[in-house]
Amino acid sequence: MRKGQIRKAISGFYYVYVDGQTFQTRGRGNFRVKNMSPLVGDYVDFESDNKTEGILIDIYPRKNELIRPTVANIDYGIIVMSAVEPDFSSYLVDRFLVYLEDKRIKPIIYVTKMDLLDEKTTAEMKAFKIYYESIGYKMILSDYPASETSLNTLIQVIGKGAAVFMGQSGAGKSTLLNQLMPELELETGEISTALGRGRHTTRHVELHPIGDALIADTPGFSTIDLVDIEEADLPSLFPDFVALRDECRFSGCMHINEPNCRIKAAVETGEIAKYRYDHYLQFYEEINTRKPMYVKKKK
Ligand SMILES: Nc1nc2c(ncn2[C@@H]2O[C@H](COP(=O)(O)OP(=O)(O)OP(=O)(O)O)[C@@H](O)[C@H]2O)c(=O)[nH]1
Ligand SMILES: [Zn+2]
Repeated sequence: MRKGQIRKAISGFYYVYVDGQTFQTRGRGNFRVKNMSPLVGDYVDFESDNKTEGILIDIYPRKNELIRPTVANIDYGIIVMSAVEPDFSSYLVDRFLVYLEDKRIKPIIYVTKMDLLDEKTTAEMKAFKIYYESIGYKMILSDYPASETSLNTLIQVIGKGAAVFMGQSGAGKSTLLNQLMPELELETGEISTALGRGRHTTRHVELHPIGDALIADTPGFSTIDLVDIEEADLPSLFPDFVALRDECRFSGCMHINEPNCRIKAAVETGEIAKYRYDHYLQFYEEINTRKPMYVKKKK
């Protein structure tokens, strides 16, 4: 028996990587019985009596699981956000951050289209970077086309982790992935318009090694749902709130109506960015009003 990682899945075959070798494997019948379906990213046990093929025996518990793209055990979520076209939105950034924090995926913010900014808007982006980095998030303001420096910084932050790119349509995800993996030839906005054909929508996700990092070649979610997030967990998904929450009068303070709330005081003084707090209130409202429509998940 050997242990490896599924890095690609195509029509019932799972390609398991171990020590520089890839085995084409199939699931055993008992997978269905046990209600397990293997995902790209899964660590698995498999049996093999040769150097190229094998049979999956078991799947190790997952750290996390994403739906779009369908992949497991992701360490980093690269939030690709354009500075303009579409305009930079701290609301969307915070939405992705909260979503990733809840899934225990470390976010990295990667800003594209900086080349289209003037001095004033460049300064605004730098202010966002200072704030986000002060609360522990790496934020890369990329040049265009992305230089070795920008790309290397990104790969270095990912380290030995596995990463998925995400962000709204037109943010530059495919452009960035193509720069990291030129062999991919993902269609970008420009090319698909020029050729007048539609986009690929049914790509198979694959984890590609780049340096020490593993990168999912299919970008994910242009929009995200916060529906899995428990209301009581929301304050813990804002690291800037977490840093000060012990100074709130009440433990378990939701930082909304409670008296002597350190977070509200910090928003007043500017210690916590007002937009972060406003987004917090919006997410809180959204989670609250949607909850009754869904059966609560047992964790
Ligand atoms: N000027 C400039 N243009 C960029 C930059 N990054 C991407 N673009 C352009 O922005 C457009 C959209 O980029 P894509 O890479 O297709 O964006 P995407 O996020 O993959 O978009 P979807 O496939 O719709 O999700 C393309 O025309 C790119 O050439 C950048 O940093 N600067
Ligand atoms: Zn509070």
